[in-house]
Amino acid sequence: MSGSDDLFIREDPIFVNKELLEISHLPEGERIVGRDEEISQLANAVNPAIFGQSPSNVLLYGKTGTGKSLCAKYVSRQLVDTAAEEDVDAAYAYVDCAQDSTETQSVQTIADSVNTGKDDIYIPDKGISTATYYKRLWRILDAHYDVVIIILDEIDKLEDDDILMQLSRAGEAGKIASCKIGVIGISNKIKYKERMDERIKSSLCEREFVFPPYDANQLNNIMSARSDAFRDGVLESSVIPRAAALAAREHGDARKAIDILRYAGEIAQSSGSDTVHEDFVVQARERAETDRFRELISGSTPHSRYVLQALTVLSIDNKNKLTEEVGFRTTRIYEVYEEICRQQGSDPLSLRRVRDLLKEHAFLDIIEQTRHSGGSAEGSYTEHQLLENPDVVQQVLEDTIS
Ligand SMILES: Nc1ncnc2c1ncn2[C@@H]1O[C@H](COP(=O)(O)OP(=O)(O)OP(=O)(O)O)[C@@H](O)[C@H]1O
Repeated sequence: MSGSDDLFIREDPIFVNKELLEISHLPEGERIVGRDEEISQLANAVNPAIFGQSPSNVLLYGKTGTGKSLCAKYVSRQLVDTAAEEDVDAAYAYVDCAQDSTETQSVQTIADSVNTGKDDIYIPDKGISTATYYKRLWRILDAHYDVVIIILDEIDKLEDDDILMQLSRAGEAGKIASCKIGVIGISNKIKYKERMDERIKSSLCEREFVFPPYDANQLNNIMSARSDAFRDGVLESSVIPRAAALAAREHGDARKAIDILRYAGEIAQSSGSDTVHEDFVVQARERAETDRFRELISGSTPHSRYVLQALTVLSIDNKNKLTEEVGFRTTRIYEVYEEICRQQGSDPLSLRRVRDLLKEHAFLDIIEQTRHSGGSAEGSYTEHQLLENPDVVQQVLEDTIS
């Protein structure tokens, strides 16, 4: 065998700064494209924090990959810096509620991330009660900060509203003396707010902003602002426009666009190509599509999955029929859904809730809904259709059973 010199490639031939394309990467302000208005609205809502006063609580809505988390983190980070110039001690904590879905986990994450380590307050991973975590959190906040912003991403994944109640009432209830708390909730569930307790709603939803999807042009700019992830001359000029066009086709999801670009580079790497060319983009898109879909499905509630499974069963049966039906009516999906619930030993939700769950799937571009006016005899009705290949959906549903 030849010496170790030949065994490894010492320089990555494609990427020079790949972390720019990692989803966890928080880009600098100049790389955030097309969100000036959302950023300034959000900054305006939390502005009082700069003077150590209570910021407004905000709820951000929008489809996946529309920059909600990015803008929330960016504005919070800027706020901490600007407040420091005004001699105000500010901090922000970020909680991914899909991971920290219980009250204990989320309060632990908040306390841990604002803990300065300066005094002897210890935030263990586990082993103390929820009430003790709160007590330590309030002590840290009062000892070190004038104001803190708490970002609750995927807020709809919280198991209950207890932490929201605690955070929104901490001041009034006398739990904290001086530190002000602002909450930025983020969700891609259009119906989330309706489920909230009225008292929490009125306190947490002082301001609401909807993030619209990006168009192909904006996606193009978002990717171009990160093209220095690649070595000079490696990225062929048609790659970004093609990736932008593909990602914009369903809805403008920046995460998917960036994933496509990264995967296209990885495909170039593994196939030994010196350049990233357009053909790789199509393969990369398939991978990004399945990834996104898997992520969306794995995070959804059991009944949301049963509803999708019902539509998938109908769609698979349909493929074997001579004349294929284009879509399925809500009542038909509901019948299959009830059967699935029976098999799972679970009580079915009402038809109205199932209709809402179908709407959520449509909002996330998993299914498509078409409204028909059935004429005077029938009245109007909605048909639902899967946007993914039903076999792929079936596979993902099986793979992601928790
Ligand atoms: N305007 C933008 N400019 C640059 N990069 C962006 C922009 N919007 C989103 N991105 C990038 O796209 C990815 C997804 O964005 P982000 O996580 O903020 O979306 P989101 O709306 O919070 O989606 P989800 O609901 O799925 O969490 C991130 O890597 C982010 O850096």
